[in-house]
Amino acid sequence: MGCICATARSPNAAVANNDLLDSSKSILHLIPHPPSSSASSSKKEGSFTRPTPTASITVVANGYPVVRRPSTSSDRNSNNKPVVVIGAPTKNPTRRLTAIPVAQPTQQPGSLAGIKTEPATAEWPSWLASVAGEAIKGWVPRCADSYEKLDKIGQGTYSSVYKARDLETGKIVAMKKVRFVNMDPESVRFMAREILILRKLDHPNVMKLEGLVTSRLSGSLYLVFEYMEHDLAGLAATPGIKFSEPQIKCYMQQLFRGLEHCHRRGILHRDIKGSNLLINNEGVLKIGDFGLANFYRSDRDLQLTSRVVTLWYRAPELLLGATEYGPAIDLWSAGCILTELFAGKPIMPGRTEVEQMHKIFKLCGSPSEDYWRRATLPLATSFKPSHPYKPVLAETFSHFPASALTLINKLLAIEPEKRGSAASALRSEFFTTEPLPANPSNLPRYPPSKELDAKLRNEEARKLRAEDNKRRGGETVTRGRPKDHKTAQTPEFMAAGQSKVTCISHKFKTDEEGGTGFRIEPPRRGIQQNGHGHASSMVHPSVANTEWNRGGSIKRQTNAELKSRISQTGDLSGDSYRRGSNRDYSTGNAPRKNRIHYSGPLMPPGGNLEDLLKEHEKQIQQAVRKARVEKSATNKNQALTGQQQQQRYTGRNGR
Ligand SMILES: Nc1ncnc2c1ncn2[C@@H]1O[C@H](COP(=O)(O)OP(=O)(O)OP(=O)(O)O)[C@@H](O)[C@H]1O
Repeated sequence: MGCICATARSPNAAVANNDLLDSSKSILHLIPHPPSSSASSSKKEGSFTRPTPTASITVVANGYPVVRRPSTSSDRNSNNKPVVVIGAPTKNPTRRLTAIPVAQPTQQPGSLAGIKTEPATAEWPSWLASVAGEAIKGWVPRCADSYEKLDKIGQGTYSSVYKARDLETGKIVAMKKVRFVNMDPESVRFMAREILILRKLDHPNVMKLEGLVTSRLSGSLYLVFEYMEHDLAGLAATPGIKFSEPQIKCYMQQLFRGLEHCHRRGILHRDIKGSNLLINNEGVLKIGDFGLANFYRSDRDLQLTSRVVTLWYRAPELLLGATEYGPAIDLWSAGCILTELFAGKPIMPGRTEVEQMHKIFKLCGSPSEDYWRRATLPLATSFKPSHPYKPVLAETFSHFPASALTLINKLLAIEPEKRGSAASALRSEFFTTEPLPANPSNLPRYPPSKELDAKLRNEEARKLRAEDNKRRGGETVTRGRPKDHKTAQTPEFMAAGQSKVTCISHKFKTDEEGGTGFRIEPPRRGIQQNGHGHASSMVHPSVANTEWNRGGSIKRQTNAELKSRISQTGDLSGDSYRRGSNRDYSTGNAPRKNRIHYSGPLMPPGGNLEDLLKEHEKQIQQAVRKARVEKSATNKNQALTGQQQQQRYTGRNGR
């Protein structure tokens, strides 16, 4: 955290009391000086006397002198230890002493909460200012405050999210930590886009960026948001929580209001899904995670990447390779969520892009002949089924309220121009007929529930099941979904539930590698195996195996795909892949060769969807068999004693 809390332990040392500080990487010097002093009046660098309650402290961290407000008795962390805050230098003497929250958005660049500030870039670390100047313009980093990290509440592909307390105000916030490896400019640029977009948005149903904190020491950037107790995926996956119709309407209304605002401001979210819809204890829903969002212009041909949106929520035109698209892609995702909220589980949990496309056609019908004729989408010919599919949404969800079904039919229109807009969705009968949407403040209160909680819960259950199986000498493959999930008995759901497939990843050979098709690699050790066959090295070990949470792992693969593709193909003109460098930001590790996998496009030249699906299923089965063989070989290997292993690897045992 740019504001790093350090506890003064001895006269000459400051030791981190907060694990946001990587104390091993920096030498900190604390310089006491009287409250009225300027930096020049401080004592010799390196000498430190425990501050008196009225002394202010200058901290020099890696050469940056940092001043904070006078120390008071409140400068104590939860262990009642005195807290010293380290951050970037400030030029405004007033701020030095008062620790005004400095990363608030300003009405005009250069002004801050009514106080004129100097141009901000000088306050930012150069790695950020040089690449993300536009994104941080008019802001200064929050550096004279401190935050006490309380809990980890979210784990994304590129970030960890923490619940923290602002020690200045006592306010609880969420801090999204993004770590840049070697300050890689490409990844900083992607983060800058997220910040720029967040700053353009201002709506009660869109997460507001409250501040930025940089860490010169660890190279991390923290995005500070209002703390939200729940996300929709976490709530929906909590056993015993069942949403009422007015509650679903209430959430959906807020989602469309937020989307309408984004689209009106020319921003596509491109990753609408349950875990990105945050809900607070007052029942307010806010759209979060703009990491994949981008600007669009309806009046201009802008080439965007089609490889966005978590697979289960990805619109058909994206699967067909569209590079010119608009708000309709977010409406599709919203349609998936609306249906999911009524059905009690995701409606199209595809394992690969091909399978996703097939699920869409089977449920929503395939496009009309006219659409195929007009379509100039790159994969249109490959994906065109040999016979048309009729939509079966009405039959499948016949038990849904009629007004919900009408809206679902519109949002899940296979042809994007038929989906309407967020504004038209808000005008639909769904929101105007009884029962009316609930008032957010009247919604039930729940204990905090996040996607991460659900993941951990499910991981625990999976471990128990695995142990149980082991005791009984059975296999450890995760299968099916928890029995307590209510399910709509569609063929899709049945098929998904029966899936025995473990972790499969498809590595599409690049042209450089001389491949045109795809091969399937067996699961690697340490990679989460879920019942839906997607996995990647980016998957956090706690990825869940419920239907509700599997989308997360798919997203992780999606992001890995993006990273992989940018390193192979470069960007599409004008568009950017998310934090597109080939690095593992979640761990901070440099990439391992062949670690990143992505699916699709999986169509062999001239293939047709049905043949491809058969072939696809065959290959998945083969991969599962191969994985099992490899796993049992690995297990045997692990059973070897150290000496046997030594012999084996040095070849002295003659094998
Ligand atoms: N303001 C917030 N308040 C509380 N929790 C939050 C907040 N923002 C994010 N989270 C939690 O952290 C999780 C991950 O956040 P976010 O989606 O922004 O990160 P990410 O790295 O983009 O994740 P992903 O790779 O899944 O897209 C969310 O699903 C949510 O549970």
